[in-house]
Amino acid sequence: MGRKFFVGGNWKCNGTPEEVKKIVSVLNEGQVPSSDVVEVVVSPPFVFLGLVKSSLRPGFHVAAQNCWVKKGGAFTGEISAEMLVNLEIPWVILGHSERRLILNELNEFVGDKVAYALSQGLKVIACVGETLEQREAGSTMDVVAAQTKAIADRVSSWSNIVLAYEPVWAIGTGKVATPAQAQEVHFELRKWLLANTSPEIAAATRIIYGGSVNGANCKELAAQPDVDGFLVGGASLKPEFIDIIKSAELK
Ligand SMILES: O=C(CO)COP(=O)(O)O
Repeated sequence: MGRKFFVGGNWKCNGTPEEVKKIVSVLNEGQVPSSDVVEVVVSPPFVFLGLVKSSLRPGFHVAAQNCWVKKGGAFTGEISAEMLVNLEIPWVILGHSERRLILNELNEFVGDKVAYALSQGLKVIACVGETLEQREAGSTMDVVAAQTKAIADRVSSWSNIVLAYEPVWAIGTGKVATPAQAQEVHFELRKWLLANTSPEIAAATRIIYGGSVNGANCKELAAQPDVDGFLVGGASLKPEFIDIIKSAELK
C-alpha cells in the first residue's frame, strides 16, 4: 500500500530539562525497526525543541506543537512557521483537540494554519476528533468530516500532511477506542478523502490514531488496515514508546 507507518510522540506541556534528557536517552538506546519501516517524530514543548533536536538519534525527527496562522510579526507569545523552518524543525502538530476546545481554535482557523504551515515548507500532523457528546449523538463522522473539509478546502497537496484521528473521549482518559471503532472512523475518513480529494490522496495519506495508546494496546490497533500509525501522549514520555514504535513491524 506504500503508507509508511508513522509514530508521533506528543509530549504536550510536560518535562524538565532533566526529564527531557532522560526521555531522549531512552529513545536513543531503543531497538526499533529501520526508518524504511517506521517514521518517528517527537514533539516536545517549544523551549526544548533545540535540545531534543540536537541530541536525538539520527532518523527520529521533531515537531512543534503549534505555530501561528500566518507570517510572524506583532503577535506576542506566538511562534511562526518561518521560525520553525529556520531552525530546521520539519514538523508541526496543528488542530490538537486541546487547542480546539480549550483555546477555541475553530475549524477554519486550523485549516488556515495548516495551509500556511505547508506553504512555508513544514510537514503537518493535523488532528481531528469528536467529543463524547458528539459520539453519543451519532455525529462522529459529521464532526471529523467538517474538520477535515476545512483543511481540504485550503490545501491542494496532501503529501506533507498526516491526519491524526484523536477521539477526545479517549485522550488522557485511559479509555482507548476499540480497534473496530478506530478502524471504522479511519475507513470513513479515507472514504471522505476519496470522495472529496483524489484517489491518490486517499490511498497515500496516512491516518494515525491517538487516544490512550500504550505498549499493550498498540498491536491490535496497528493491525487494522486503515490505521497507519499513532499519535501518542502520555505513553510517549515512557520507555513503552519504544514498544509502540515496534508495532510498525506488524504492518
Ligand atoms: O492527545 C494525544 C496525542 O496527541 C493522546 O494523548 P494520550 O495518549 O495521553 O491519551
